[in-house]
Amino acid sequence: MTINKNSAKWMQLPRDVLVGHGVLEEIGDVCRDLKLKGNALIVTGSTTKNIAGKRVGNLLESAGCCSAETVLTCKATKEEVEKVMEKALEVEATFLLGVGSGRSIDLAKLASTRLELPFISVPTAASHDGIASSRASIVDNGISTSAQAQAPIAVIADTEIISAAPFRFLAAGCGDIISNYTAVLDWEFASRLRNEYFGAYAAALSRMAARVIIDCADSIKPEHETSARLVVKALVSNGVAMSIAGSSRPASGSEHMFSHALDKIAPKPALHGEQCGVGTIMMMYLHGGNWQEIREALKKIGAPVTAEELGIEDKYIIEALLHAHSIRPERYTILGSGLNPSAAEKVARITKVIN
Ligand SMILES: NC(=O)C1=CN([C@@H]2O[C@H](COP(=O)(O)OP(=O)(O)OC[C@H]3O[C@@H](n4cnc5c(N)ncnc54)[C@H](OP(=O)(O)O)[C@@H]3O)[C@@H](O)[C@H]2O)C=CC1
Ligand SMILES: O=C(CO)COP(=O)(O)O
Ligand SMILES: [Zn+2]
Repeated sequence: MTINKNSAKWMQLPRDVLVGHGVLEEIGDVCRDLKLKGNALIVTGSTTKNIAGKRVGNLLESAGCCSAETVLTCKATKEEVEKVMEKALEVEATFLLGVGSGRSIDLAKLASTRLELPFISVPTAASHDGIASSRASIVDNGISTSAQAQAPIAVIADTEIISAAPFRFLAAGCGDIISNYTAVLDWEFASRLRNEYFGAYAAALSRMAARVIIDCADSIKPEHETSARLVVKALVSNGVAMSIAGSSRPASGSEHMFSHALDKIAPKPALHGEQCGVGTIMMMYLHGGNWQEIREALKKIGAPVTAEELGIEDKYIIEALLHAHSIRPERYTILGSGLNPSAAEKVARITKVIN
């Protein structure tokens, strides 16, 4: 019988979280600590395989795992989850690792949940807050879903690797964290208008992470390992907030729906966190809040604040604004039953996302 962990009563958190320079080398110790033995399946991408995937395999084999097999991912879809599950069964995996991007981590997370196997998260970039969360964002039949999953049993975030990644990724991670502000405003809104459960503690934790990133915007710089450490900790904290809430509500609202809509509509979407950052500017305007502060902070960090900087044509921004409310109809936000075309254009122009 499946255990229902999909509620605010059941908070699943990672057990071992390692953040720091060279912590990847400690992966064998983590496995010993967690009594993980047998065959590992490394879920990774074609780029991140060379950045960390192969090294993880070698380290696991020298630490005494029977074997470490690899499966390559290319899309965060239901079909890819099934592909990872098949591979895990074929190699008789006893635990899985997601090594790389948000996509690889989500696929390993959901496949391991369904197979009831432990899972370790090894991010190679601080670009998203799925690093430590108990959620997986998966496209199922063309629909973006936020699936309940297990939290990783361990997170190994090597800041030597993360700070060497293109700075764009770290800036995107900041966008994903700053978006907490509008996500929590939407959550409060849904609580008032729809009597939805609102978790004050998860909301406060989420706001705090966004505040820290905005306050430190001047000091978040490329190749500074201290910047990577700060952002990774905020991303882990966001995962904890989602686990405490029992949903992605503290970290995903109307700005995320705008980003998910862009993923569907734009011919070449930007990074998740970049799109969420731009979405936050516009949704903060709709909430009547200080959207200029959000814009300034993203600009200081070096994250995109316009359609042009996202590399997305204005018309797709408008289209995504018009469709965003229908992405998760069950998730009530400031978008309500949708913007009309003139309101969509107005919000994008006033906030300087398009000109
Ligand atoms: N579960 C959750 O709670 C959350 C999930 N998400 C999801 O995570 C995804 C976004 O993650 P994100 O990582 O931004 O984007 P992607 O998963 O789309 O990965 C973007 C690219 O980054 C590459 N990459 C990763 N690390 C490095 C590096 N060090 N150097 C060079 N390239 C690198 C990846 O390579 P490769 O091809 O090798 O993978 C990939 O091509 C979305 O699917 C989003 O929905 C986001 C937030 C929360
Ligand atoms: O991206 C997330 C939080 O940053 C959560 O994802 P969903 O929008 O899929 O719930
Ligand atoms: Zn996000």
